[in-house]
Amino acid sequence: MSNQVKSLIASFRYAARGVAYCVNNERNMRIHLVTAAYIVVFSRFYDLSVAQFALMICAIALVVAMEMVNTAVEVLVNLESPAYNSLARIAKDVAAGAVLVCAIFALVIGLLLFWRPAVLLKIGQTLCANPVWGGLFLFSIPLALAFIFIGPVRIWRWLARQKSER
Ligand SMILES: Nc1ncnc2c1ncn2[C@@H]1O[C@H](COP(=O)(O)OP(=O)(O)OP(=O)(O)O)[C@@H](O)[C@H]1O
Repeated sequence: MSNQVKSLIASFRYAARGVAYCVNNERNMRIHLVTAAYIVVFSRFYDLSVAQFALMICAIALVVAMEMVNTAVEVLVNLESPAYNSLARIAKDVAAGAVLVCAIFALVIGLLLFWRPAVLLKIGQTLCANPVWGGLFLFSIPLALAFIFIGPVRIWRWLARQKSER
């Protein structure tokens, strides 16, 4: 394999490591991912055009990517200025503000696309009438909460400990 290909593959690996770091260490990132997963699943109940679906995916990607930039700023600030510093505070506040701005715009896009009372009612009726869908939805809630508040690494370690104690 040529050095060019090796370095390309390595750059994807480093980027994937960055994504994994954020998922493992940033609760807000996990909130964005869980919200995005529910939105993508429930978007199937809507008759979205390709453009609307693309807009939804762009809004999700923007929030997730901005959360990652915010994490990078936080890590850099902690590295450079672990003690209190007013410039460090501004850098962190501005980076967090960028996430907030994206999240507010994503929420507006979500409301424009999905605020259809008739469809929301149909989703509720489907979940109540169909035991498989309803059961899956109810089952997903504690899983989603555990993913958000405990995190995949601690869940994985806990599972591994249970296995080794058996
Ligand atoms: N070194 C620092 N100097 C000055 N202010 C800081 C410093 N570190 C943090 N702050 C202030 O505390 C706030 C929270 O910082 P922190 O690093 O805990 O970010 P966070 O938003 O809580 O991170 P996370 O997204 O991981 O929960 C910052 O937005 C900033 O106002």
